[in-house]
Amino acid sequence: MNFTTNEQLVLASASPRRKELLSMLGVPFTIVTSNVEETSVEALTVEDYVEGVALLKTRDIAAKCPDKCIIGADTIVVFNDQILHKPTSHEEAVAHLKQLRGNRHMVMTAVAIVLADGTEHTIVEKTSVLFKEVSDEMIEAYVQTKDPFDKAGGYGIQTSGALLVDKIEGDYNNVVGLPIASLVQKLLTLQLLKLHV
Ligand SMILES: Cc1cn([C@H]2C[C@H](O)[C@@H](COP(=O)(O)OP(=O)(O)OP(=O)(O)O)O2)c(=O)[nH]c1=O
Repeated sequence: MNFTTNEQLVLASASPRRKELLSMLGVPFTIVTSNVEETSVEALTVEDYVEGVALLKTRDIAAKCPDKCIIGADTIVVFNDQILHKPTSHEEAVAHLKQLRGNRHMVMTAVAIVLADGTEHTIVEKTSVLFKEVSDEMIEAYVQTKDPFDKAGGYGIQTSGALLVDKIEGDYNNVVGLPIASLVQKLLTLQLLKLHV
């Protein structure tokens, strides 16, 4: 598919997965990364939290890049109303994965778009993921690969973390970090993107 844009698009993300997914559109964009403190966001619901973090990252870059259209995102894993953040130790990664095994959890990605005129738009997309009843040994072996440490919930569905997953309901790319299909719909609606046929 062939898209064009008149905007100067900026992806406010250090995630190589988000870069790859946005590249699918074939329109030019630059990357400027934010170092905001994600834990500073206070919210009553997990949806408000993830949206708040995505807005925080995106506003941070919007303040540094005037006259551009900034896109930022945040992904969280939610199990039993608790957010399982990126694990900071081997033990925490194992504990996350033991909680998730045999159970269903929700992956939520919020995308924030801040336009050159300061207008803000957000999307919150949810994908339900069911984990297999995997063994302690399998969890241990997976954590030893170090793959969990830069990922919400401590696994990557796009890497060998896929071996822990039974099935999903919803957008796969949302789990990887960017619900590209919903983002395209939003950008088309906002006329920030044009489809050429
Ligand atoms: C559940 C899951 C998460 N993830 C990733 C997506 C996100 O990159 C990451 C969650 O952390 P985020 O804070 O959303 O993103 P990030 O720190 O990687 O990048 P930035 O803030 O600069 O945009 O977890 C996967 O890659 N695969 C998965 O299966």
